[in-house]
Amino acid sequence: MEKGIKRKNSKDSSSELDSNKQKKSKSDNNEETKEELRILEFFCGIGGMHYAFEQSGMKGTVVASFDINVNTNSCYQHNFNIKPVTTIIDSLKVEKIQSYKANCWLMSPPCQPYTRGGKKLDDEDRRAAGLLNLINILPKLDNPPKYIFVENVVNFEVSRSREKLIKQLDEMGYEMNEHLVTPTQFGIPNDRARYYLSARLPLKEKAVRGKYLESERFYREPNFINKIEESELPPLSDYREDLTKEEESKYSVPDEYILKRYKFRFDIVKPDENKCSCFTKAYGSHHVIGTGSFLQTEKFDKKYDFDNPETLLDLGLRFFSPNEVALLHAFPIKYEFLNKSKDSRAPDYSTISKHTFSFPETMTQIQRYKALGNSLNVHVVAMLLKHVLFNYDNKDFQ
Ligand SMILES: C[S@@+](CC[C@H](N)C(=O)[O-])C[C@H]1O[C@@H](n2cnc3c(N)ncnc32)[C@H](O)[C@@H]1O
Repeated sequence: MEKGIKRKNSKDSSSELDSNKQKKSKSDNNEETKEELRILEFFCGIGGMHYAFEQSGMKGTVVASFDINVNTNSCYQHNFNIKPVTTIIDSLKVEKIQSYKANCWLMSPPCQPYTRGGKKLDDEDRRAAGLLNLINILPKLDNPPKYIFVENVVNFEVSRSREKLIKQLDEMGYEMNEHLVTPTQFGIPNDRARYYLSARLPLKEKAVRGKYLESERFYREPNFINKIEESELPPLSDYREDLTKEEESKYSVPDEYILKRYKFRFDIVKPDENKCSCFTKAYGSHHVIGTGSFLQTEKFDKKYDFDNPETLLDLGLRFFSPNEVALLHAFPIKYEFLNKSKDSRAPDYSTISKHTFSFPETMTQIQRYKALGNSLNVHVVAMLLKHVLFNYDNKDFQ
């Protein structure tokens, strides 16, 4: 029998988790569900959208996933036993997409064309070509997907690419919702503000084209979440992997990274704090500024000074391990990675996912951090899928 850690419910996410467990078995057996979802997952990476769909409690199948990266594709295959189609999405053709008979598209296109601090070439960046190709394909399909979900970085909401996407969807009669939210609003002690679009084809008589473009539509706080104060979030120690001192040293931040960054501040968090910053794809490398928080493991009372970086050297600074980042991103990691001895409020997502998550041994540490930095918060997406895209509580869509 699989052993689990005992976990207290954290206010928001765990109660959702419990209701999801019930919904999961309900939806697995729910013969009343009117339509079987057939999903295409574009830019699938390590499968954040796939896990989110599983955690949303809806019934359906990911019929194909697409990504160009062989490392993340091997991780995806390792966990789901499905090999993503290794292809450039820019060159996918209508016929190919049509052959899957899908009614739902989930996607997180590359964020580099829109990232703050980047060149912001937007639709002129070659990395936007995949998304633009999918936008062009949409109106050419005999049966366009009934549901579309898009995740991207903050700033996408002011991009020309978004404008093109919204215009196309509006012309085709999609009903849309956009949100800018972060996992801390969902009870998870990690900041990762992101843009989300939920679009679905309404019943024909409900479609009012052009209405969305003219209306005030932006980024309302989702009405299904309760306001949570930062102090109510579980401490980071609840997300800590059960590591020996020796194992922990694998993640130590090298002294030269700290000293090199003379006078620059990076984010240091203690285990009893309730928030860490967004992990990017450069986390774990020598790029230490703005790529994610470091965990302090010693000398908690010591006063340190960024102007004297030597004072930082004995704080036992380490990177969050890949498994810890995965858990903060709500991936359903296996029990054996977690600290079983404590009463953690970190939800056990493996109980509501059909598939668990682990890295294949062949993936290097840097590749793991990169894949996680590119991925998404599974719980946030699951909740938006459930409450907004599929409007699970609305009987029309059950
Ligand atoms: C923002 S990440 C999405 C990650 C994913 N949601 C996850 O959970 O891991 C973008 C992904 O798109 C892939 N990608 C970027 N451009 C692509 C293209 N033109 N064709 C296919 N895949 C592409 C990258 O390899 C990367 O895995």
